[in-house]
Amino acid sequence: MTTTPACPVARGPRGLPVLGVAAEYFRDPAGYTLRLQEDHGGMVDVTLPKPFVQVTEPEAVDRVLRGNPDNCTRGELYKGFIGYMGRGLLTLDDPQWRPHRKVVQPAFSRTRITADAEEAVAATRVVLERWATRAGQVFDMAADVMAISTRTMGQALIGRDLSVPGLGYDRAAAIASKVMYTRTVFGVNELLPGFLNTRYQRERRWSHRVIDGVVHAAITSRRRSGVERGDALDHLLASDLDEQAIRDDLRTLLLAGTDTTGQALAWTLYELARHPAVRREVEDEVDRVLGDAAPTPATRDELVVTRSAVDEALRLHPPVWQFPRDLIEDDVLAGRSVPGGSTVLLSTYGTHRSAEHWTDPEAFDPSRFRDGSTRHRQAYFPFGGGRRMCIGRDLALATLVTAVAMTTRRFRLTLSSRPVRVGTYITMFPSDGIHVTARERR
Ligand code: HEM
Repeated sequence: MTTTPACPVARGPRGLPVLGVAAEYFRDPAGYTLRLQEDHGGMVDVTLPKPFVQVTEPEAVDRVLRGNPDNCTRGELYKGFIGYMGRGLLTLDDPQWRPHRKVVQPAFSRTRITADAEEAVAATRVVLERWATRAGQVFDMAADVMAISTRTMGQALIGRDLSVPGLGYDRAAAIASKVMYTRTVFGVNELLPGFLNTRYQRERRWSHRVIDGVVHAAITSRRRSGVERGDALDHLLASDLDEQAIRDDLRTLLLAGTDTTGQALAWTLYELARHPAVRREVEDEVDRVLGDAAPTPATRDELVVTRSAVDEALRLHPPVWQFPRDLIEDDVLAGRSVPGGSTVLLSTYGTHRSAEHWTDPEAFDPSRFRDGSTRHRQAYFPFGGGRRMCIGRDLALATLVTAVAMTTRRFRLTLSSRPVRVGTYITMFPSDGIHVTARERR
């Protein structure tokens, strides 16, 4: 048998000495990702000035996540997360990671998610009641729907409503995403002396205080009350993990779960507002399947059009738009040789918009998730893959389908003329919000 020898990764633009392509990249990271893919293909090296290999080739993604995960570590870039998330579920490597996953996994069982989705129903109702008082007004719906995620995840994970006014959790989580991203990819704010950088440092300290305060209060009051809810907090408190590890996992779960799900919800409603024909299909489905009732596990399963709209929004706007690994030994990914020690950045955003793997990739067309079309299994990976697959996937999807169905049943959103811009930190978010008017359907 003959094998084709592996060739090296395509060489991307070198940019300037020391800075590499940083100036161009940071003007529009998402756009730059697509341009690199278009010009150099699914595996290209980039100097930012940290060198990494941008991967948007499904075969290579598959090799990293499923084929040879033992050859990967979370790597250098994930170290930028440790300030907020500590050494927990997201940042640890195997074998230290495994016991953490085992401890919290039962908090994501189907039974638990059924109960947690009731929180999503309650959280969505609060937001919809607020919208009912805003007839004719333009408002930022992305900020509002973030509260649906925050409240649902807070209740699901630690039994607390984190959307309460005055707590500032959403803002603290958004700052955390910015700080982690800055540390991860560039580190420039960390290198500047504090006096040049006071606003950033002040925000960073404040957000740490809010998030640590939430976790500390949750642990203390649960221990004092002795009430068991079967949530992640209970499982962690009952485990052998030490106090620091418990806090790290709670901060990780909260930060990994709230922002991501809130952004996904905002992007789905945005796409439905832009595509009236799809929105009408979702309306017809929710009217038929739900009537006036709240979604249940059984009816959620029937909401296939709604679910496909969520899937398609996650394709076009994957909240975790890229994530890294470092290779330990040399490996061959999709026919390209990658030296040990390299950082690979798996780009969900680039892969999901690759013309090689998707027909009409820029179009919002949820039917592609229902028509049985085949594609490479890693052409779509908004929740990652392999053993490090997102632990909150089913909870996020139940929350999203619930909130999208309830919102679409009651309101038609019309986008205002304010442009929607894409911001990219750890998550991909509408940086100036999404301004709409909401009209009741009946
Ligand atoms: C739409 C919402 C979400 C998206 C798009 C998303 C995306 C992802 C992705 C891509 C990964 C893999 C990262 C990697 O392999 O390096 C991941 C991991 C993770 N996610 Fe999510 N996530 C979402 C919601 C949630 C929720 C609701 C929670 C918790 C309540 C959560 C908790 C985690 C944790 C703890 C990990 C690390 C798992 C491990 O390594 O064992 N995520 N997520």
